[in-house]
Amino acid sequence: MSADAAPAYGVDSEVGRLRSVMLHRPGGELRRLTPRNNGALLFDGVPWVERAQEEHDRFAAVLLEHGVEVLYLSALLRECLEFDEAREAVTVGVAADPRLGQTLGRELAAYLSGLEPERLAAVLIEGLTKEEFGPSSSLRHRMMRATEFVIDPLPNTMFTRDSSVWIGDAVAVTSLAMPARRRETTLTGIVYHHHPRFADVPKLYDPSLEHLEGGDVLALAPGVLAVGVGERTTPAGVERLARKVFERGTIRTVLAVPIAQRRATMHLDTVCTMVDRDRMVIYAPAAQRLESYTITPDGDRIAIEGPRRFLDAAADAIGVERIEIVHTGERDVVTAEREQWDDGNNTLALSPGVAVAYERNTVTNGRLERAGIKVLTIPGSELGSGRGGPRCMSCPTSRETLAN
Ligand SMILES: NC(=[NH2+])NCCC[C@H](N)C(=O)O
Repeated sequence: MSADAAPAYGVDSEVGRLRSVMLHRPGGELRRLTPRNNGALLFDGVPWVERAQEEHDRFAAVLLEHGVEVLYLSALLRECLEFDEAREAVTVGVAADPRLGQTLGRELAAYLSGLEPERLAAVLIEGLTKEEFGPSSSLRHRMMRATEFVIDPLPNTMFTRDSSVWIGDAVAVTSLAMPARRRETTLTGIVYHHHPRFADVPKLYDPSLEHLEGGDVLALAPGVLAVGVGERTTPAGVERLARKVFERGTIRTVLAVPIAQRRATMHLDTVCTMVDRDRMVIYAPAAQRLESYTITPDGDRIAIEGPRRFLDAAADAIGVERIEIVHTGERDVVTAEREQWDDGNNTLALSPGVAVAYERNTVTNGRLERAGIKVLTIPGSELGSGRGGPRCMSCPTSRETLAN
């Protein structure tokens, strides 16, 4: 397919020229973080919200300066909430939370149906406390503290990478593993199912299926996916996804890559990302250690080979002699570990050889530059406390195809 004939939406690589991306500018949901709840809400600190927003605006500005269309999840959501069907779906979904009980659930549904789309979208992301909600005749409400949440906030919404992922011409609304994030897919689900912009896009997956998060899914090359298996994506999730993409015919090889079930390596994209057609930035110890299983279609079944060294299996699947790697310091293990933690490997490519990275990871960025990669740096001192970099904070909806 030539670049001109490429579909308006769709993603067949990590590096084809980025045309359109979905972001979420962090807002009031970050103001809900306190030293008591930040751990459960998957933040390593309590970010300064205004500064986080400035950093995020800088990220968006770099994308816009490079001709990328920036879509905001909250704006798309608000547009969907103009439609009764979408409003009904979110209201019923939120109010059905068994922790609320019948009475509060019913009252909450009535409260939400009275909100304007803009306020409703905000409440769905920022959450709602007992005192914001107002009076209720339920026991549940009576026994809550004033600052307790009737609707939990979703501070990880800014990591749009995880709650949906485009594979070829289709989009997968994923199945998030951590309780603090699960409701995010009701928002991306609404957007992809109700927004006129995405009406004709085939849907690949849904949140009721086995756990699978977008941060684990790397489009190594047209036809080839690598999927991390660890804290967030299960072997069953990879298997389900593999069958679906084989059925659609967009993917011929899926590499399942076990990663340590640790916070530092929660997704495959915290360990490695593509910065060029056959070049990857990778945490040095992982380059040695990572292995993968190669999954290919076999009639209506799947064939599984391996495990073998991930980088070798990836080169074979892509059809190159080897994958060039830029790593985060081979000898300086302390710096490597620090920069991996600060998302030095979590870059977002805008085109082959051009990538957005956090400025703080000076050693890794220097290595990338020496390797000829153009590094566009953004600040991330506050954003980083959520443990996610430029790749985590973006969901490409359209890239120029590399398949020609
Ligand atoms: N694709 C990624 N690496 N996303 C990072 C998500 C970070 C988020 N705080 C979480 O723990 O889920």
